[in-house]
Amino acid sequence: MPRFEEIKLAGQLPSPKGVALAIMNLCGRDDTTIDDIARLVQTDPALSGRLLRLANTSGGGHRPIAAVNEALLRIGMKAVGQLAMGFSLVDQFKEGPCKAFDYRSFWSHSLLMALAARELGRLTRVAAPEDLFACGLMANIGSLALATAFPVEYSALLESGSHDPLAAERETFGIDRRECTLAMLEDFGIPKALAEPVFYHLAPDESQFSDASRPSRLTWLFHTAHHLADLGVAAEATRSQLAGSLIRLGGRFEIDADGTATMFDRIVAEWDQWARLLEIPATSLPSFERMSETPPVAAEPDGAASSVRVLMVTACPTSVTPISTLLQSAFGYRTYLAGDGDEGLSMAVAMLPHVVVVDADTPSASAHDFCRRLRATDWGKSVYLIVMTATVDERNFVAAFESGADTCLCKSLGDARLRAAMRAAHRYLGLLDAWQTDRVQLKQIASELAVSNRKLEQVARTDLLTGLPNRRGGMEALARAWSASNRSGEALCVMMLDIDWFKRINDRYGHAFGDRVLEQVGAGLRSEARSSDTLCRIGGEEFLVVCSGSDLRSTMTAAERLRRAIATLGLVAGEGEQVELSISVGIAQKEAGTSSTDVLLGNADKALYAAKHAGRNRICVMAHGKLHHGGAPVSGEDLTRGSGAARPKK
Ligand SMILES: Nc1nc2c(ncn2[C@@H]2O[C@H](COP(=O)(O)OP(=O)(O)OP(=O)(O)O)[C@@H](O)[C@H]2O)c(=O)[nH]1
Repeated sequence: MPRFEEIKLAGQLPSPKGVALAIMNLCGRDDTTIDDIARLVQTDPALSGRLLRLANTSGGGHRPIAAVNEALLRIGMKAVGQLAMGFSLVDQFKEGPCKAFDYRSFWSHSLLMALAARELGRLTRVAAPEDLFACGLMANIGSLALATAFPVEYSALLESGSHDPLAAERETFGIDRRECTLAMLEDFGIPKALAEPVFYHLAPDESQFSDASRPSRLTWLFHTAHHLADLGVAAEATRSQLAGSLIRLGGRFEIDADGTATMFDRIVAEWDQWARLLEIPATSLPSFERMSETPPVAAEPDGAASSVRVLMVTACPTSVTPISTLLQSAFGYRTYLAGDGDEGLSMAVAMLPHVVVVDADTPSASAHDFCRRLRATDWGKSVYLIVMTATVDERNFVAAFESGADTCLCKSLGDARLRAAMRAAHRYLGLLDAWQTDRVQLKQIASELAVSNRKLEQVARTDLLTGLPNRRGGMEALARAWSASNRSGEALCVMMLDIDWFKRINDRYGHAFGDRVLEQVGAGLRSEARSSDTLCRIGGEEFLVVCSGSDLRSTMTAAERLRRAIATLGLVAGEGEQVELSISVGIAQKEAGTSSTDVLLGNADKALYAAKHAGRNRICVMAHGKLHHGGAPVSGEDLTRGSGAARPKK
């Protein structure tokens, strides 16, 4: 019997309980409806809240929802089962008997990974974001499983600090955390198409998935999400390195450095809120920009401790001992050793050195190849690259510079000359540091400017009194609705609304009260308007409603609802005086002969004028070139509603 089945049969694995288990079972049945699941979800207020939050932060500019069954529709039935299970595991396993296993940190990391996987899913559309959230939450569940099934042994194994923990797990338990995760995900009903990429996410290169295939993209997505979570929980000293590699991973998904920074900051903000919801810890982090800054270079080199990292690539460490000793003692640089070009490259990616010293003698072809490959990486472009050879003859000298070296030094150079040559490197590093600081500041300024520009654009389209789109915003909304209607052939109507006798209100109660009336009318209209309608204040006491996908009959019904809402608004002026309000409405629909938005608005305006002329507090329609008065909006015949004009009670 496979090892996983044995452990499972022993009943030692983490598994969902109660409502979550029932939901999972229900989700697995063919005849289950959303309402069945919604009823069950509603019996667990915490789960309801979490699913609503997930649905309301799913992106895509959806309107907010408050009903559980709508949330389930948005999330999808399958994902609901998996999420219920994930949340149930979080709730049950915040503590446990495995002493060396930090349960809370485990969930904190898993949650951050889940949010990162969801965000990457949104950006890449490689899979449904909510499915990715569930997979991210459980992508390392195998560790929890081992901690739960073998608390004492696993604790000892963790404390031993094995350099190959997976091999140690296989040796001790007959299964490692990755295999355990895969088996559990499949057991929980997560499809192979997602479970396998999760399995490979810690070592994507081990998978046999062909490049650019969906499984490969998913594997890299989980790998990137895991890396992002590592950065979120990393110690301060390693953040800059991890941030650098996250930027490189972002490049796989065509996300540039700025995009990575914005994405990270957004995910971390969500992490904080979700962590509170799940009662697990989240680290308070500085912005990604700050975390990715490289440590500054010391201004005074000699003898001072410095954060400059030097990578020395040589098969013969003794041949670079003089320069290594000088760099450490005189300049305070930290040196690291790589045995060949391949090791040098992977170390360079991980540690992001400031200076690289390459021994070109052993063997020279691979040394020059290493220099070229290093220069091809983002970080390698700005590294100070020193090539050292036993003899600096013309051939070695030219080859060194052709492969990208900044300088070529002889290994037997005396201490004084070496020191002088290194001053050039130090000066370069100082300039690079100053340039990077300027760059960070410029980026900061650019992003602040972009934010202010966006805010300004928003303000330019918004009426400050009511918070509704203004004329400019309204005309843009109408132009969009017009184009959409041209493309889809869907109906389009507009309503022009005007408050009746508004001048009298101003004259009698003052402009300040008039402003309050405008605010209240705006709010009243907004709460009564359909979510698909765009409501704007396009002039003093004039409003426009763009009704996309709405035919004349339903627009008239909606207009009547708005008219009634304002007629019953019941505003009270300063001395407790009741002020009656009413609006007149002109409706026009886009017809075969309506050649432009201007013509459509002109028709609605004519209808509004007619409504005013006919006595106000009513709805008139311009259709097929004719004005229609009289006839109830609901029946489609009597278009006129109400009587008399709204005005301050005399
Ligand atoms: N308080 C306030 N008044 C405004 C604002 N914008 C326009 N007005 C006033 O709105 C009034 C509009 O008056 P009119 O165009 O004569 O229309 P009315 O009195 O509503 O009469 P009818 O539209 O014919 O029913 C004017 O007195 C404007 O000064 C505003 O932002 N605040």
